[in-house]
Amino acid sequence: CQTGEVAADPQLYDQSYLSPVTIGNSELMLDFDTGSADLWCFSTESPAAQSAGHGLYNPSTGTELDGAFWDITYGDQSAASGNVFADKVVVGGVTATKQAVEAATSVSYEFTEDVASDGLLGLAFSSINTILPQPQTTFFDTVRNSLAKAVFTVDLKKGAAGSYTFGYIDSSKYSGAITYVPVNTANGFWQFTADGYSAGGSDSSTGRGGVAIADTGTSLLYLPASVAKAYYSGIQGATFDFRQGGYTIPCSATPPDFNVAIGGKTFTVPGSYINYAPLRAGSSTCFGGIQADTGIGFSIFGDVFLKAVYAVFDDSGSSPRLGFAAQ
Ligand SMILES: O[C@H]1CN[C@@H](c2nc(-c3ccc(C(F)(F)F)cc3)no2)C1
Repeated sequence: CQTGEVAADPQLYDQSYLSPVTIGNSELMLDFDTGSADLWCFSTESPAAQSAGHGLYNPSTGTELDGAFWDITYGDQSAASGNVFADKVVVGGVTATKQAVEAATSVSYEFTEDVASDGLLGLAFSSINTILPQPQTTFFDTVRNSLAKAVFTVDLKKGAAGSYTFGYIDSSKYSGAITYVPVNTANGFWQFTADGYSAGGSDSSTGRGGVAIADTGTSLLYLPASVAKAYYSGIQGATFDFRQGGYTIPCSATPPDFNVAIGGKTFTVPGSYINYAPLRAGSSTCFGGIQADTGIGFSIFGDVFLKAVYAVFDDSGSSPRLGFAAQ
């Protein structure tokens, strides 16, 4: 029965979190993403112009999956593609002996420029794995039956190292009870329903809840436009800046705390988490950590929310469920 823990290291402004993963005989830093289901990495097959500065997977230790290829596009339209090898993957001591490792033969410039990241480790449901002609399992699905308990947990923090655990829940990492809600896997995401939102101490709701996904690979918290609008209406100097593509606030602002009701419990995102980052170094205007989910089709509970809670991704029962507890 395997269990393991690995650090989640924050990048600048907590834009993403990277964790060490051993693939074959390379240790790479991967972005764990509960919103996608491909484990891919820069490789010795990637063009040098695209992979400069990145750790590389050398497929010589693996066995090529003949005729298999992959091609993925993320929410921000960044993309990567390549071929596939079965190889040993170890995360925090948890070992998958024949994990589908997707070696990149092409990546978009956003990945090339993100030099700290050597690729992604998808933790959504394997139904949305992009490998053709035959989709393969995520790392979690590959090791699931060998884990002490078929769960992984997410403990991200603001500006500090957090952790992912596989196979167990660490009661020292949260306070109070864990509130569980059912997950709808139809779209391949850890999708749940939020009950409602409110700002500050007020119980005046900023709006009914709705369908949402828990997504460690998204930096911010994307909510119904009416909720985002109501939230920022309470901040002096807040504005929707079309050029920046979202709400901005003065970096000197102290935004109100933001409350989310899930499963009948209220979870609070400290207002400081919503003063996300200067538009560019030295700017006195900051980008808001809450943005409108217009056009996405559901809300996205990204890192701005997840770093305020302890989250349990539980596939140990008859149907998957998500658990949340205060950190
Ligand atoms: O697709 C959805 C699934 N989860 C979200 C996600 N987005 C990325 C991503 C990571 C790194 C980059 C880049 F380095 F800047 F290129 C871009 C996007 N990873 O997960 C959105």
